[in-house]
Amino acid sequence: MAPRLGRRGGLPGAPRRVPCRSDGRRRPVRDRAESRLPRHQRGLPGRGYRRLGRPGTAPQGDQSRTDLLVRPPRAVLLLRPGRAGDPHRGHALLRRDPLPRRAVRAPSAARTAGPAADRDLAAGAGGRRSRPAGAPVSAHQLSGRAVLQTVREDLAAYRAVITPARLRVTVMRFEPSEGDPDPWRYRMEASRISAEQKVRAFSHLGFAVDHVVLPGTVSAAEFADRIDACNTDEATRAVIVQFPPPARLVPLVQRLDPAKDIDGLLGGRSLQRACATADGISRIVEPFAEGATVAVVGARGFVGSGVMRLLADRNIALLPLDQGDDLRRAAGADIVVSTAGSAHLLTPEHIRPHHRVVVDSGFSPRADGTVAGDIHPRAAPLPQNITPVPGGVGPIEMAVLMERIVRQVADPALQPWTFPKTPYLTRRASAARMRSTGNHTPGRKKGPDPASAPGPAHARVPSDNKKRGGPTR
Ligand SMILES: Nc1nc2c(c(=O)[nH]1)NC(CN(C=O)c1ccc(C(=O)N[C@@H](CCC(=O)O)C(=O)O)cc1)CN2
Repeated sequence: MAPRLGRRGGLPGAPRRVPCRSDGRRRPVRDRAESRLPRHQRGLPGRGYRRLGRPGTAPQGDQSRTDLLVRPPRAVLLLRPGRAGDPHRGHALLRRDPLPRRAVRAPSAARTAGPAADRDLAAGAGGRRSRPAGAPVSAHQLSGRAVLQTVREDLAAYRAVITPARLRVTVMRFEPSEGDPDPWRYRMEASRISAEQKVRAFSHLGFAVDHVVLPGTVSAAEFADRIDACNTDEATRAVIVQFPPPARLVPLVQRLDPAKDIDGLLGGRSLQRACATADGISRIVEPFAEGATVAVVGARGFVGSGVMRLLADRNIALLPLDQGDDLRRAAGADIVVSTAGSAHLLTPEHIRPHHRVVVDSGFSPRADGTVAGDIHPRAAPLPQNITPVPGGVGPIEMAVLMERIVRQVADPALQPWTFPKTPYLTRRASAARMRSTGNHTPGRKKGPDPASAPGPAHARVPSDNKKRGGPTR
């Protein structure tokens, strides 16, 4: 018999807490540096890691949880080489937060050093190339793909309860129509790519995914009927309407049942505090945010306003920048988040070596088949840490959606995954380092400062900052 499922409640028999590898095997020791590290840093159970039980044995004090284990940290530690003053030098590339709150592995792309790794990074660790060949790559790349991979592994155990329950998720998107202008076509292409990632993410968890592709000319009545049908279908537990829909259909998105709105599309009516992208961005920022001011470019947009809300919840100082503001103010912040969706908007005039992290949530497909982020390729090497495009925020968004849906249908107690702590320099330390090395970029060879190369004069947030917030055509 298929497990019973409460509409929003937990699933009887669902794994509680964090799912774990069932084979209980130890991780191989990967290198000599690692073998000198304490047990807990080598992925071995040790002090601070409470073993609740072994697969197949009931943990003490709770005979019902037969398959539970607070999984020992799986981190393999490699020590990062680097020049004197490089904030990442000698730091663990891979680490696991020992707290029960889940922390995921640090960037996979950074595990291997050398030209091949640089090539991968320049290509966003695979897939479309977003950076010109030969461009310097020296900011530490924060890989969203590594995070997603870990979250996929961790949540895979829930398939065992989701698949037999025959649950469904709907992802709805729109096709461009004949005569649509190129910018709209590109946005529909981005929406397609993101929809396909969602289909993969939910399928991995055992959901049947209805990927509904509607013509841009679809009538309001048909779109409304589609949403109503999802609302009334008991098996459909989540519905995502890919943004942007054609402008005339935007108000109809509000018909969506708030209980099925896992992406926070309903604004104030949503049960989610913010959309999945904003949630993911705030998780990336958090480990860097102590005492920091965060510039949010596109702060009034759909994603940007969500980022503002989530960071304000954590009492993080914010510098909102939007249409008409002087973007050069971003240079004064400690962290920059760009949600503008405007290709190569932020240049070396805005992105500086003291920036602890730059989060680029732009994803602009271009005619040559590449994808551009909001950060100009000349600015990308400058900060201490940066999320690549592709391979950064996109996969993080999927990792958030996966967590949300599992919490909604199977395990309300599921703990949020956290972004791994990554070393950074404060502004003061960064300035001192630059004085002592004459270097403007961590790990970068002495040479011409990309920041001094001419860039577009005095960029402002463009007035078409409508990404997911104000779909128009
Ligand atoms: N309702 C929603 N609509 C849209 C969302 C959303 O989260 N909810 N996101 C976008 C943003 N977007 C482009 O505009 C976008 C988001 C994510 C990805 C993505 O997953 N990219 C992968 C690329 C994988 C590949 O190359 O095949 C990555 O960055 O690694 C793409 C686009 C649109 N609408």
